[in-house]
Amino acid sequence: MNKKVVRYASASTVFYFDSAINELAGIVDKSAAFIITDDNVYHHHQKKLKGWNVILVRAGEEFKNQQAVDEVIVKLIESGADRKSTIIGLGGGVVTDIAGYVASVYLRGVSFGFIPTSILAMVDASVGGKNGVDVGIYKNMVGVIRQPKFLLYDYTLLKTLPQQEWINGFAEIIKHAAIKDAAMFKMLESHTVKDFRKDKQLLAKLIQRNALLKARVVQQDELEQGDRKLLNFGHTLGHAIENTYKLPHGHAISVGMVFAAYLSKQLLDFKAAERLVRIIEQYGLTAFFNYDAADALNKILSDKKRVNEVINFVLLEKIGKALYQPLKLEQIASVMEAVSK
Ligand SMILES: O=C(O)C(=O)C[C@@H](O)[C@H](O)[C@H](O)COP(=O)(O)O
Repeated sequence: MNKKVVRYASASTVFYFDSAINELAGIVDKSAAFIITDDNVYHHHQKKLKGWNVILVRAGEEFKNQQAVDEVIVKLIESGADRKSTIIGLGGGVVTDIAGYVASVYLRGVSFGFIPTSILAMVDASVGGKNGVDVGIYKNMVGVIRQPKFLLYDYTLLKTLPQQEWINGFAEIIKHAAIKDAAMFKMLESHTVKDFRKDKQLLAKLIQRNALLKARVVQQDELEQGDRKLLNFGHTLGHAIENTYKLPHGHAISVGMVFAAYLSKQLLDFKAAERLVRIIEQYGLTAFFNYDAADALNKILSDKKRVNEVINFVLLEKIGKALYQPLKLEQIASVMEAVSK
């Protein structure tokens, strides 16, 4: 086990990298712990959960909603969970979002930790404390920023992760590289998903590098007043099309990143839009998607980054260096017409 403690402004998180789920009993009191997981994860890892209190949620983004939260809360009440209980989210981003949110509001907040089981959750969703749910097709409209006490990384859990989910998770890794880490971008260009599936050490290093990259950004700006906004690269358009077209999150934000890259080309003379397209396609992600531009623009108006008629849009100056710029809807619209075709 490789332990790192990250101190944020509000609280600390202990990262247990290179760990294993059977080390959980040494971290939390089993009798006071409630593991929230979904049907799929439970089906694959049921044996490892023997003797633990388990609460199941339905798998899939369409179930990341208030109803799921209420159902979990009812089960916690029925099971006698109290303020000394610890909630553990075992799963991908949907599960960790629900579990972290439930833990933040149940009895006005109990402690929680995550055991992420997908690449996306390991490098992004479980890190940084954003936990919440969707409202209809609108992503993450309700939520909190509250840090987990711990994150436990067990890479053997990835053995059952479908190839599509591996691909999905690489979108957030490419995003991190594009906004903050040019050297990682270059390294990724010389690999494919297959290389990371085959080489456990390469994968472990990549996951730790990404989780800590994100954690460092959040350390500087936990409440998203500045640099944390950069982590939203690709998400403005991504969120606007994800649920409407039932796109996997990674594909939706890849389309969003490519769009943001062309916008950056026009506004900041960004030179590497085609390089971003290439790497996205190399990792099996979607660079271009034929969406309804007028509808997407309309949805962008409901984005959390909107202030009056202006959207704080994340753009690239160069690979490894992002900035955010307030843009009017008309500026976004003209590039969108061209790129959505
Ligand atoms: O943690 C953050 O901050 C991020 O923006 C990371 C994103 O990849 C993540 O999907 C996040 O949940 C999106 O944030 P939102 O505030 O736009 O919902």
